[in-house]
Amino acid sequence: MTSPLVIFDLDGTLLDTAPDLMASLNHVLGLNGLEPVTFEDMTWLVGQGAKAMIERAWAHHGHPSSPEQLESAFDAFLVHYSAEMPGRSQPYPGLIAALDRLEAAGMRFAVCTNKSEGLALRLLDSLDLTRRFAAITGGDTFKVKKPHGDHILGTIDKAGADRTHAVMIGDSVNDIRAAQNAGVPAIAVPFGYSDKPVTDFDPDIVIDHFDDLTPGMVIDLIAARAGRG
Ligand SMILES: O=C(O)COP(=O)(O)O
Ligand SMILES: [Mg+2]
Repeated sequence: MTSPLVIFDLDGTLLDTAPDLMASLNHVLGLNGLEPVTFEDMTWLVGQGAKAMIERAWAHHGHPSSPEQLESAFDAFLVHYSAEMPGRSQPYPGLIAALDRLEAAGMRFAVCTNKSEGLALRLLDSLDLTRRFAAITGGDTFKVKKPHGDHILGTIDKAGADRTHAVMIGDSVNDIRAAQNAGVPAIAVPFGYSDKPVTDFDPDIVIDHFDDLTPGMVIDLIAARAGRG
């Protein structure tokens, strides 16, 4: 049997990274004399990578940044964020046990994040998690990123997996839309960073905790999709 590939989003799905992202973002905003953002703001600031996050935070304060300002803020962000890694970022409860459970059932894993590939690798390395994934792709790995379906399809190809034997797990509209665009079943988690309830995005299933992620669920989602196709 083809081994299923379970693809995870990173920020807000695998790892609770918002406190560290927020600390580095607020550091950069402070350097530029701007007010800090709140934790609630992170639900709509995170999703399209660090540069977009900085740009959105700036616009939120009514000071649209020039390209030069944005570049230097991005550089300062990268220095601060990388220096602190892994900081307080930790896997969500039950994640490691879920990986062990699915792996024992012959499943493999990948990461598909809009974070830059370099930052994603460094963060996963710092938590000794890189070795668990057959492929790790970021917002700058391909010409397109989530919600484009090709980000997911490219990740599946890079992992050497089968496009009809994959599922995507994510916390935001980008993840669910990317899965739908790629024709891959979507599992949503409500504990990440979304300013709308994940059920609004019409995922195939919602899991409240990684304890609920079972080999049977993955197999059933893949089988149901094949039946429909
Ligand atoms: O860092 C971001 O803005 C988004 O990252 P994610 O795709 O892993 O949620
Ligand atoms: Mg996310």
